[in-house]
Amino acid sequence: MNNSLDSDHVGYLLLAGGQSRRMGGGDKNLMLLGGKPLLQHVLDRIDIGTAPVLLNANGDAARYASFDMPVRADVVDGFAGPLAGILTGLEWAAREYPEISHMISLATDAPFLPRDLPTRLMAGLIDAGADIAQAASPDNMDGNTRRHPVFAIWPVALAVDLRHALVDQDIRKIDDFTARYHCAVVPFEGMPDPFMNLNRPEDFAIAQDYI
Ligand SMILES: Nc1nc2c(ncn2[C@@H]2O[C@H](COP(=O)(O)OP(=O)(O)OP(=O)(O)O)[C@@H](O)[C@H]2O)c(=O)[nH]1
Repeated sequence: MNNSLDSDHVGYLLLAGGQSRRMGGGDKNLMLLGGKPLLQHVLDRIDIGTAPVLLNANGDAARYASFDMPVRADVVDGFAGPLAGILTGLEWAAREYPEISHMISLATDAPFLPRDLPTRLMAGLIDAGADIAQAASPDNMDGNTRRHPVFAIWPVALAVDLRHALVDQDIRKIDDFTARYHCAVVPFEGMPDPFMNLNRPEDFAIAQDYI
């Protein structure tokens, strides 16, 4: 539980470690939407400023050289899912930036992110006295709120528990891990859904209409 948090103690984790299977493989975050890589759309939406930032991606880091930021592959083998990326980011922050208490995770296939995502995640965390805060938005189909657990703020200190959950307990789903903690949900709205992520080639055509 936290009583205060300011942006000087927050870093960013860009999750690009997946296999993009529905896209047919490769790096979907380097695919162009409106002439710009998806990853750049995310960077243009979120004001990272001078905060520490890590790009979590597997394979040859050189393909991200033009983004000029540190790149780290998953610290556990076998494409264990987004939690492996989260662990990579938390352990990196603990080692490289001891002053950082929290990391904000962002998937890199969502080009319409709310610009106030970081400030509202921080506020949601503090207001609720929670361990973790996750973004949510209304489901297009039924209007119910849907959480987006890869867009979240995480305490760096959770790294120890997360490594245990991933390595010793075979936990793979984010929800199975976060259910153990007080997790606040921060609602966002927008058209298109600000968390619309591009998974299939046809999603690019849909997203094109909104840029
Ligand atoms: N580090 C890491 N990140 C992952 C892994 N699998 C998925 N992710 C990330 O988690 C977020 C959500 O991923 P998904 O949409 O489930 O997977 P994806 O690789 O993007 O796409 P699909 O393979 O088509 O499911 C994205 O930011 C992915 O990069 C993994 O094994 N390791």
